[in-house]
Parts: sequence; C-alpha cells; structure tokens
Amino acid sequence: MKIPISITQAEIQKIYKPINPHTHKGIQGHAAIIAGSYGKIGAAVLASRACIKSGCGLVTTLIPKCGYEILQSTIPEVMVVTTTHEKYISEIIFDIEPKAVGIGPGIGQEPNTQKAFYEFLKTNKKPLVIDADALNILSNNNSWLNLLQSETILTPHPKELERLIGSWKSDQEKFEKTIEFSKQYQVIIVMKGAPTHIVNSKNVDENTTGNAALATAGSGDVLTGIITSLLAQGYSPIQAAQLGVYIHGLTADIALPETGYQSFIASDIIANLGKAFLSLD
Ligand SMILES: NC(=O)C1=CN([C@@H]2O[C@H](COP(=O)(O)OP(=O)(O)OC[C@H]3O[C@@H](n4cnc5c(N)ncnc54)[C@H](O)[C@@H]3O)[C@@H](O)[C@H]2O)[C@@H](O)CC1
Ligand SMILES: Nc1ncnc2c1ncn2[C@@H]1O[C@H](COP(=O)(O)OP(=O)(O)O)[C@@H](O)[C@H]1O
Ligand SMILES: [Mg+2]
Repeated sequence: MKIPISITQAEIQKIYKPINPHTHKGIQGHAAIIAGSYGKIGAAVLASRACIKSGCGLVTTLIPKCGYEILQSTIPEVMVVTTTHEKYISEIIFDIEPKAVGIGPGIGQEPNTQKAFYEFLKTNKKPLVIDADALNILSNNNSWLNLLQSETILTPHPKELERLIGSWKSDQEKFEKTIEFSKQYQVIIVMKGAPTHIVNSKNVDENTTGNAALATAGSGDVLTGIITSLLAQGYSPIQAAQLGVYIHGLTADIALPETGYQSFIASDIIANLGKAFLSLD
C-alpha cells in the first residue's frame, strides 16, 4: 500500500471555495437528509442541523411522522417531509430536486425501510452519502452495491466497515480490502476512526484534525450532514469527503480548550463549524 497523503490545511486551502458575495439560497445548494426513526430522531436533527450550518442554501429532511414536530421546532430553518409510517421510514418520496442526498443516520433496518432504500437506490442519480443503518442494510444485501453511482461516499465506522468488507487480521489487510472494495464498486470510503482515512480506488488520504472528544454519540451523524452539504454546494465527492472530515475534526480541536474531552458532545461540533470555516477564509 502507498503511504497515505495527509489532509493538511494547505491541501484543504486548495479545495475550499469561499462564499461568493452574490450567491443566494437558490444557487447555494439544496441538500436532502433521510434519517431517523422512533427514538433516533436525534440523529436526523444532528445531521440536518450540521447540513444547514455547513453552507448549503436549503435542506429538506425526510423522517418518519413521529419526528415532525421535533424537527420543525428544533431546526425551523430545515424543511420536513414525512413518511406514511409513524415510527420508521416506509418510503422515500420527495417533492423537491435535491443537489445531493445523505441517508442512513438512525433509520434502523425495518423491512419496509430496507425496501424503500432499495427503490431509492434503483433510481437515484444524485451525489450520495451513505451512513450508519443504510450501510448495514447494504452489508445485508450486498448485490445492491451494484446499484450505487460511481463516487458514492460511504462513511463506515470500523464495525460498519467490518460488516461491509469482512474482518481483517492486520491494518494492512484492512486497507487492502477497503481499497479492493472501493475499486470494485467505484465508491469513496471514509474509514472513520482516529485518524479517519479516505479511500478512493488506489489513493488513501489521512486526516490531520480531530481528537478523542469526537468519541461521542452522534458525531458520525453530524459528519454525514456536513459532507452532504458540501456535495450540494458543488464540491466533487472526493473534495467534499476531504473538506468534510477536515472541518469536522477541526471543530473538536477548536472546542477542546473550552469543553475538555469529557463534556464535548456532537452538538459542539455543530456549534464550532463557524470558527472552523472562518479559519480557512
Ligand atoms: N441521538 C441519536 O439518535 C443517535 C443515533 N445513532 C444511530 O444509531 C444507530 C446505531 O449506530 P451505532 O454506531 O451505535 O451502532 P453499531 O452497532 O453500528 O455500532 C456499534 C458497534 O461498533 C463498535 N464501534 C463503533 N465505533 C468504533 C470504533 N471507532 N472502533 C471500534 N469499534 C467501534 C462499537 O464498539 C459497537 O460494537 C445508527 O443509525 C446511528 O446513526 C447514533 O449515532 C448515536 C446517536
Ligand atoms: N478517538 C477519536 N479520535 C478522533 N476522531 C474520533 C475518535 N473517536 C471517534 N471519532 C470520530 O467520531 C465520528 C464517530 O462516528 P460514528 O461512530 O458513526 O458516530 P455516531 O454513529 O454515534 O454518530 C467519526 O468521524 C470518527 O472519526
Ligand atoms: Mg454512525
């Protein structure tokens, strides 16, 4: 395996596009988030808030009915579409044309949710981030991987990665298998961890930001929202993955002197996105 390329501030500075003073919400990108189930509407809230707080102009979130009031009152900036089922996502139907879609945080694996995901994958042509339960559904139905558009971004943590590619005996084997998987399905794999690596066919990048404060519930859900937002703003999938993991980690580095490791929670990632983006301007 080649030595990973570090995702440094200098590299990110080449990718980062400052906001055009004449932009408006209609051209700043419309993102769709598909997330949440009964008891895990928080995952939808975190991903949606991170998405709108990362620069896209509009966010529409698809959630099961039980999350409607929660989402509308916690993030009034985000538009909401609900499914017919009360507790889980039973179909994926939008009345909008999103520029990018993020799917998976907290959706569970109900049979109807799996079917809805399959129907969505058959027709989706938008840039896509797949996380959490949507990854687990793919692991259980691996023929569906052939439906993915090239450069779809998968964001597994180590357990989700193991479900996708099988177990490994060494770090080297883990990377070899991930690279092979990425080549086979033409996907970008964000191997979340400490540090996070991004595998894009034969290239491997290593993130340089972040710390153990991120080992807290919902921090991956937030990453899904950030990367989806960047895709909706027109970043290429590999750039969105690189800038997304860099900014996500940077929030924890910025917050650490105030929060310490223990009191940092996923909402602190979102609260520090502004400072993280400003450090690139
Ligand atoms: N507030 C919410 O609504 C939250 C919802 N969440 C959702 O809950 C669902 C379940 O997600 P989980 O990830 O908890 O469940 P999983 O069963 O996918 O993952 C948990 C397992 O993975 C292992 N694991 C996780 N990170 C690891 C690492 N860095 N190294 C080694 N092993 C690691 C854990 O030890 C555990 O065995 C997902 O849909 C997720 O999006 C979570 O994000 C937590 C917060
Ligand atoms: N010790 C650590 N150092 C740096 N980053 C970490 C550490 N632990 C977790 N993270 C990051 O936090 C995120 C956790 O994602 P995930 O496990 O999907 O969380 P959740 O499903 O609860 O939202 C990933 O981006 C991962 O890289
Ligand atoms: Mg997760």
